Amino acid sequence: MTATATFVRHAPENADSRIVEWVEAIAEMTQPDRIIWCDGSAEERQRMLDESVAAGTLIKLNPAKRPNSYLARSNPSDVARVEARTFICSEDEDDAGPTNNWAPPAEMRETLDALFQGAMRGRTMYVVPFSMGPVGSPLARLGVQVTDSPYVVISTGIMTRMGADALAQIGPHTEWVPAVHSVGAPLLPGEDDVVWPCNETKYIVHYPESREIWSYGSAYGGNAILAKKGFALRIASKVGEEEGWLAAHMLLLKVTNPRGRAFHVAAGFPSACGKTNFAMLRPSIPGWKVETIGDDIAWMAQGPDGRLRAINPEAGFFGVAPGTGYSTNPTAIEMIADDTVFTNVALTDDGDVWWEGLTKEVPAHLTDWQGRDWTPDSESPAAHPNSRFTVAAHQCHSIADTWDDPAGVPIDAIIFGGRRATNVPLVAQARDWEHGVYMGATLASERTAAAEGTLGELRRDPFAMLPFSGVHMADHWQHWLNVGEKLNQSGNAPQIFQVNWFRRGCDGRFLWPGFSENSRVLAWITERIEERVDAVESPFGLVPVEGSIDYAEAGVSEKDWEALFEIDPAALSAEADDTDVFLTRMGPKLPDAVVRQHDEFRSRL
Ligand SMILES: Nc1nc2c(ncn2[C@@H]2O[C@H](COP(=O)(O)OP(=O)(O)OP(=O)(O)O)[C@@H](O)[C@H]2O)c(=O)[nH]1
Ligand SMILES: O=C([O-])CC(=O)C(=O)O
Ligand SMILES: [Mn+2]
Repeated sequence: MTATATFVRHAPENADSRIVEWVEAIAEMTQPDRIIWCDGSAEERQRMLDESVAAGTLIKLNPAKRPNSYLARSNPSDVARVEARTFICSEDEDDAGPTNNWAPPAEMRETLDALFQGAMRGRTMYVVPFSMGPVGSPLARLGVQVTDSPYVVISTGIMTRMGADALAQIGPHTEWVPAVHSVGAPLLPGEDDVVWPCNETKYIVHYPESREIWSYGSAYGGNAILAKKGFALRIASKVGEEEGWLAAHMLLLKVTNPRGRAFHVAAGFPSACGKTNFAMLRPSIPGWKVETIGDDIAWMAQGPDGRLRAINPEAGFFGVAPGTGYSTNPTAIEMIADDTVFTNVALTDDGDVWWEGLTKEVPAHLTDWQGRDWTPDSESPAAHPNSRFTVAAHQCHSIADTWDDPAGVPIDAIIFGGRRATNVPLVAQARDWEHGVYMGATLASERTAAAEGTLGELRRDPFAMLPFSGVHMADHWQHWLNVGEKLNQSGNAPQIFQVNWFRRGCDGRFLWPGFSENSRVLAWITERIEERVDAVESPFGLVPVEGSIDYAEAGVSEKDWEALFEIDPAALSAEADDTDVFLTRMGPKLPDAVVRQHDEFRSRL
């Protein structure tokens, strides 16, 4: 791929000298053939798309079917986040905690130094400045990523406010996060490139104290778009802990009831557990309206008005494709009708995309995500289970007009949820903030395709942050307790709830229809906030009284409804034992409040 002369080859005049020096130092180390500073313009974006098509990294989809849209097929070894290769290299191991991989920073720097030497030979190094949050918002933060992957530049251009405006925000005293990324595949002179360069050796490394990110060997999603999980969650959770705000793996939505009252909700579900779908919910109940603010990450701080205010630091969606169809998420289907980059989905014979769950009828022939012929008789799915679409937030028809309000939106409710076949009820309300923190701390979920590992296995995923906390997990809980205490002092703490759309009957089917019917649960949550409905005690918290959720309208039988809230004391007691083991792993940092809540949970069984 050759750069055209119009690319910015030298640092823009207004670039802060610290950035210029850093870029020069990284170039010295990685030895790229050329350096290009990205300005985030439409022309630049189109040029990079065209070059990626010429290089074979992107396939242009049929413009009559899917205008301005592209398909990327990754290397089959580079399809999801690599948690085993993700490190939090704090100075003190105890600051990374028992749930993170840790290595001494000095040792890790040596390892990475060796890997990054000459890593960009034969390639272009792009300098990608970005703002997380609306440019200039008091809640926004800045970063600069260098990368040798045009796919990562294009993705970052969709997912963040990328380019000249962000760069212009960085003055001599502005904090910014440096992020270095290489696919780890230098080219010899004259050597042909592959479609998806990457390396078997992978490192996704964070230095929380110096707020640096280094990523090597992968070009996929959260491994490589460092503004997202690396910055907006792992580094931000450390910064937030020091400065008193929260970085959360949460969607943000606005829900308006038939009487016109609006509520803002933040909901934390683990990866591939329904955030995008819930954020774009189309209520099945008449008169209710849901609008989208974010689908993956929320930054929340107490505002000047005393309330917890949240922004979506991102500017786009990197959404799971499989399971996304008109019947489940029509808003997403309309959103990705054009101007979308797809990764690892199947290609139809007429140049469009397809994945399991897009349509009921399955095409007779496809090209699968690895470029192989595929028919319904094929043994493997046509689209990779973690295949995704990347699309700008403004393409979403349900986006709220306040989605990029620099002041953020005031949060009324916080929800935790996981994929639980058993034990956890459809919905429960926490008794208070402390109980809500316990709900978040004990969140568990069945493993999905969003990260490498055995599908379906139950794992603890506290606050849906297991793979994303840049701090000791118990410190993260204590930080939530501290923030809640402050909010409580002024009577501004949001109510906390727990949901589970994924409980199954003995026959294995989902007991709750989910998707648009989740609006019934959301409506109940707002009615609890308004104190319009009663609730009854259960070991999990307050659950709906008979008649406050119209499950029959959702097509759920009375028997299934009861099963959705069934308490099996033996199973819950076994789970509580498992929670003991998990909490004990936290060591001396485990907050007393969490222990107290766990004892109370046991005593209610
Ligand atoms: N049964 C059921 N499946 C759901 C529901 N909501 C979402 N899903 C499915 O869960 C999968 C992941 O959903 P997403 O909304 O993309 O998950 P996410 O939490 O945004 O995921 P990340 O982007 O990985 O953080 C998709 O296949 C959805 O179709 C629901 O209410 N019920
Ligand atoms: O980070 C990614 O690759 C995608 C994502 O949102 C997640 O896994 O939670
Ligand atoms: Mn996510």
